[in-house]
Amino acid sequence: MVTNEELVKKAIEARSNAYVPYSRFAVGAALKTDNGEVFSGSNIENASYGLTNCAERTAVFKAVSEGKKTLTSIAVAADTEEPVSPCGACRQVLSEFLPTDGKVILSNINGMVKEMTIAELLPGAFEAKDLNNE
Ligand SMILES: O=c1ccn([C@H]2C[C@H](O)[C@@H](CO)O2)c(=O)[nH]1
Ligand SMILES: [Zn+2]
Repeated sequence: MVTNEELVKKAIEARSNAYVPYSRFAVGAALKTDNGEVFSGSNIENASYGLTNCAERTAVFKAVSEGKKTLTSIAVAADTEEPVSPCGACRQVLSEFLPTDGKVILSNINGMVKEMTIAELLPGAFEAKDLNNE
């Protein structure tokens, strides 16, 4: 079983692979799937700034593209004074693959940790059931 502490450690480690020549702000993420596997990711920037992929979405897309569609928790880490908080785009993507009580562990490289659920981070998320073709 991977603990929250281990997930935070892996998120911090993942920062070393961040591609951040523009912001110099390295972010790492590490998630756990329902079968206990761990996937990590870092942010990947682009000269066309808006094409940047956040660390959280990198980790999610790695897991889902390997067939692991149900996630249980994700840790995110950066060099911030307070635990780093996922952007709105990542919250929506996380809500697709985490159950409503799925854990998001906000953290920083100094070891501060704040655990929240995805429902707390994104109340009223847009869902598949909101589509009128279901
Ligand atoms: O939770 C966050 C917040 C920001 N970023 C990235 C996007 C960009 O590369 C840099 C600055 O916004 O940090 C993430 O990866 N995750
Ligand atoms: Zn994001």
